[in-house]
Amino acid sequence: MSAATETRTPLLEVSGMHVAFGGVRAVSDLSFNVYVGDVLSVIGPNGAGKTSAFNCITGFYKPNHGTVTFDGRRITGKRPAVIASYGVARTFQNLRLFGELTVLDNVRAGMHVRIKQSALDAILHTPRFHRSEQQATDEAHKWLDFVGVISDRASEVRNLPYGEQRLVEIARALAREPKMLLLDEPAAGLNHGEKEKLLELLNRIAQLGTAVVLIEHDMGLVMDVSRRIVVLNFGKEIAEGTPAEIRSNPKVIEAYLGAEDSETQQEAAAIAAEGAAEMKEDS
Ligand SMILES: Nc1ncnc2c1ncn2[C@@H]1O[C@H](COP(=O)(O)OP(=O)(O)OP(=O)(O)O)[C@@H](O)[C@H]1O
Repeated sequence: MSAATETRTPLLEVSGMHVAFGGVRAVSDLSFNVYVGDVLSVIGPNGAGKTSAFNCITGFYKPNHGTVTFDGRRITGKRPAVIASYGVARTFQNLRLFGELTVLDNVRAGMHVRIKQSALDAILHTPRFHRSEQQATDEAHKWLDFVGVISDRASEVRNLPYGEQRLVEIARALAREPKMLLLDEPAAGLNHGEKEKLLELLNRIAQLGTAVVLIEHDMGLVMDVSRRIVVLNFGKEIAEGTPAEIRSNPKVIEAYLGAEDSETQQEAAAIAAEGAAEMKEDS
C-alpha cells in the first residue's frame, strides 16, 4: 500500500529530512512512514544516503532540517540512548559487538534498559540482583535460540564465525524487545544458506509484531522479505511501493544503472532479473 493510501497511524514518521556534511548533501527532503507490522527496505546505490537516514532516526546524527516522530513522540535530535529507550533498536553495517565478551554477555548487555536493578543491588549482591541476573541470562538464551546461534555461548564472541556474529547482534537488539528494529545491511558477508536463514528470521521477527526496517543491497532478499520498499538516489526518494511496483519502475533501474561502480550495476541486473522472473510467472 502506498503512503498516499495508508490510513493507519504511523509508528515512525520521517518528514522533510535533510542531512548535509559540509558541501555534501547526504539526505534531501526525505519523508517516509513505517507502520506496525511493516517490513520496509530502504534501498539505493552506494552513497544514496541510506545509513545517514538511519543515523538520524536513531540519534547518531542530527538532521539539519526535518522531523522524526516515533510512537507519537518527537525524537528529532534526541540522544541514541533516549531513542533506544522508546523502543528503537538497530544493528550496524560493521559489527559492533564487544569482541572479548562472551556471546551470552553481549546479548545480556542489550537488556540493561529493561531489567530492573539498582547500583546498590549490584554492589550488595542482593536476592533481587541474583533474580534479575538469572532473568537476563534466561532471556539472552531465549533470543539466541530465536536467532539460531548454535556456537558455545560461553566463548568470546569474536571467535564465532562471521555469520553467527551477525545473528548475535540481532539477538542483542531483539533482547530490548523493540517496537521497531533497524538493520543496516544484515545480509552483507553472508553465504547463500545464511541468507536463506536470515530471510526466515526476518519474517519471524515481523510476526512478533516488531516493525522491521532494513537497508540492504541483496535484491533477492529485499524482494522476498519486504512489504514495501523506499528507493533513494543522491539523498532523495525516487520511488516507494511494493516489491512488484519497484521492480517494474524504470526510474529505479535507471538510478542503479547510472551508478558507476560494478556492485551497483550488478544490483540493477538483479532487480531487472527479479522483474523478468515475475513476468514469466505471471504469463
Ligand atoms: N560522517 C560523514 N561525514 C561526511 N560525509 C558523510 C558522512 N556520512 C556519510 N557521508 C556522505 O553522505 C553520503 C551518503 O552516505 P551514506 O553512508 O548515508 O550512504 P548509503 O546509501 O548508506 O551508502 P552505502 O550503501 O554505500 O552504505 C555519501 O556521499 C557519504 O560520503
